[in-house]
Amino acid sequence: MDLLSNTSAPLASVPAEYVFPPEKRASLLGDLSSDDVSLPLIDLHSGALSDEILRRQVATEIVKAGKEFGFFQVVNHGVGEDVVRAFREAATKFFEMPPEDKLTYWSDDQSKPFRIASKTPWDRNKNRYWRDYLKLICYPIDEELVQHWPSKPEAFRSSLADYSVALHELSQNLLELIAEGLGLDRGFFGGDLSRGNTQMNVNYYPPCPDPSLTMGLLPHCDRNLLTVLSQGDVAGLQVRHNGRWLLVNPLPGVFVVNFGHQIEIVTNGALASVEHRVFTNSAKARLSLATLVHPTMDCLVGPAPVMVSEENPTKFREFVFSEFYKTFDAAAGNREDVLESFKIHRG
Ligand SMILES: O=C(O)CCC(=O)C(=O)O
Ligand SMILES: [Fe+2]
Repeated sequence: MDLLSNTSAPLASVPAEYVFPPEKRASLLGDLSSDDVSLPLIDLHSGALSDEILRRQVATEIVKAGKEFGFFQVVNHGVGEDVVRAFREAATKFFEMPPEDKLTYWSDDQSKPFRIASKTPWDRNKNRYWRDYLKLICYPIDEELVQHWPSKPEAFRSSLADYSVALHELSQNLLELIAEGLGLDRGFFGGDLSRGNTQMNVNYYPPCPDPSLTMGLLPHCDRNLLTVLSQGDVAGLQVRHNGRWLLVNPLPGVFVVNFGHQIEIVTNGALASVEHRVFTNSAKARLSLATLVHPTMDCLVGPAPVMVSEENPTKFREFVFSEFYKTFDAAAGNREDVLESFKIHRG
């Protein structure tokens, strides 16, 4: 069982398989500092979004930020602080359990509804990410699903269930606001486009003896529709912006939201999916929770006719989502390689 979190004492040096070639490392040179520019922070006014004027304002802000960055942050989002804290604590405890307690769940089989792993399908090129992760289905919840979740640590199942329900509500609200901001029906993303199993990546990046050699995650876009991330209070996430890397400064109590490939395709490029990556640090373990809203596997995805015009002709072909899902793995998550077979090329 090949997990970074299994070593009881911090490693003194970086094992060779984790050393990335220099051109792939997260050298901070040339990066945008958060003093230059930062991701817009949008106030969702909790329940107050029944006020139509306020609602329209927020929807417009979201789409403006989304068009500029592909990412934005939300506060006053209605998810209780205690709900976030409880699951973050349970997840941290899970990684800290002795190896024998994690062994039952250790698997590289992607079809499992709950597993812990460290390798990914795309690090066969030998450079391994400085990360362990849980990959799990978190919504919709039923008895059978809960049985797949670990019974230890004690609060894991209940805190995950609370977090999943709250995040489901938040992501549906966000999808409605995004649709409205684009001038579409509120329920535009509400059908099969967002009704697949919601997955979660619980990413655990242990302190690294030499962060200049390693990466937590290489640049990628997310394969799903919408991602809502709790990154906690340790920095690590960077977003590509105007050809440079923008640090997403951790802010207490916020969620970072980004568009997956499917939003880009359905909106025919109006809302682009933007590359992001994660760097490592030597001081503190970093835990991030990425909640990934997905289409159903048999959902037919393609640019919505209302998003296509003479000035913006169809950019992508139609496909069944399961095809995209597999292509993403085969292309190792690299944005251009993933999109290649879905783009319409015009001469
Ligand atoms: O750890 C992070 O901040 C980002 C995680 C991420 O990009 C992902 O799980 O797809
Ligand atoms: Fe991601």
